[in-house]
Amino acid sequence: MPMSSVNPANGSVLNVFETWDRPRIDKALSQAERVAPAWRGLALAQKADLMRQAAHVLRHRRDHFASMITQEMGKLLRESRGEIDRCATVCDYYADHAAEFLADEVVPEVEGDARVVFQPLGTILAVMPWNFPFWQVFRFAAPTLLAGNTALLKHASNVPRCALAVEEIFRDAGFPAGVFQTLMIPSDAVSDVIRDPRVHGVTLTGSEPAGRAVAAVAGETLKPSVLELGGSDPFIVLDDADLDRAVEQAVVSRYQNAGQSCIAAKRFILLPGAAEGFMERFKAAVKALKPGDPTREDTSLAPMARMDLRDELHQQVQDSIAEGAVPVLGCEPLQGKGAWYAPSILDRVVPGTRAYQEELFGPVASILRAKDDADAVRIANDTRFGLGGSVWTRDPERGAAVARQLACGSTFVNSMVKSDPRLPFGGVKDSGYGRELARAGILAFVNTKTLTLR
Ligand SMILES: O=CCCCC(=O)O
Repeated sequence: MPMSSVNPANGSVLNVFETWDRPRIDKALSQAERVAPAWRGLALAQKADLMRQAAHVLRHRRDHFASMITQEMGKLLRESRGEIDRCATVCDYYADHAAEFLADEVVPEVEGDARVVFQPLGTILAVMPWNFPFWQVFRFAAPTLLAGNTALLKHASNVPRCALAVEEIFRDAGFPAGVFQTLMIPSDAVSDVIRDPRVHGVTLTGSEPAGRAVAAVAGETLKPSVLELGGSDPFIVLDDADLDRAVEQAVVSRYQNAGQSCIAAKRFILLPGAAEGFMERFKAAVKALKPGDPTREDTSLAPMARMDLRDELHQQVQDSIAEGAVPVLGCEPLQGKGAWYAPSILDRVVPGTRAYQEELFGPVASILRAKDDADAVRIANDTRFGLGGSVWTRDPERGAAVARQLACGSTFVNSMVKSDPRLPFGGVKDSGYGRELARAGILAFVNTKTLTLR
């Protein structure tokens, strides 16, 4: 099955790549195995210099990589530039902090010299999604490589140019050949790669079914895994919230990247004292979004990444309406050749509707009503997902009390959920397990080893 690069803004085919056969995959795995001892043995300071050089390559060729992202998966060019900047930042962050994160931990309570040391596991496979085709890879690669592992990337099939560009960045930065390799393989080849004895761990960001499939093979072969899956994050507006600020952030969180983010606010849970004011402002702001050419500065809503994803979203919306949800805005595909969907709001989303139960991965906001703080928490947690959640209130203590009760991996009071290299990132429940970023991210694929000397 070839991998096609298609511009979702207009449906034009940019490139078609042949996928690898078994001998080519085997060659890549052997190369990773061959280079691993030298990479592991290279001083951390030298590895960090190479990572800083990767940041430099990213910054130097920012516009080139940004326009590649926009062409291949549709996001607004300014968002693509921001994505490249974040990649450079995460490279620098781990270059600056890896030594401190990986330093031996002395355990003074134990007699003699007892310490915990952190050593690489070997070669780690990353199965990555198309929605942040550079960022998701760099936030895995920067810590994983600096921990002394080698890395393999199986990227989403609709972003092959980005996949190859990431490998090129590490090569151009001076990383030894084989330390980071992109595998041009289809999804059905992933299980065999995980099973291969030359692979020692796997991380996946993507859909729940893909996560379950990867976790099953990792479990069967007893290899560590990190899963970052879907989300249906609540955005809870308490009755004392600053509504102007809440709405401004609600629009960014739900509609940036055409709504295709695991940590986008998806369920807006409104308290009675906030509902009317929020809805009035929110409707106006969403109506003002301007779909159009993603390379233009005045466009504010991108196309979705693929036609099939757009059609799947529309089916969820139609089913939700048939089940009783109320369309307030949009809720239909837009005319044109690309994967366009109108900026949409669905109100009165109640249990039993698809919008209540499922993740809507596109520019559709679900509005839910709660009686009070406790009811908002109950509704927020009434989902199988548990990635992030935000709470909006002028009372920080009240906000923190609500946030502490949310069953998810990241909570924010008075700001939208976002990832930050300094903060651990990941979910609970069906949103996955394990953590990326911060110190937790670099410890995800190390052998935490006890060493005692007497
Ligand atoms: O789909 C997951 C998106 C994560 C986006 C981010 O880290 O900002």
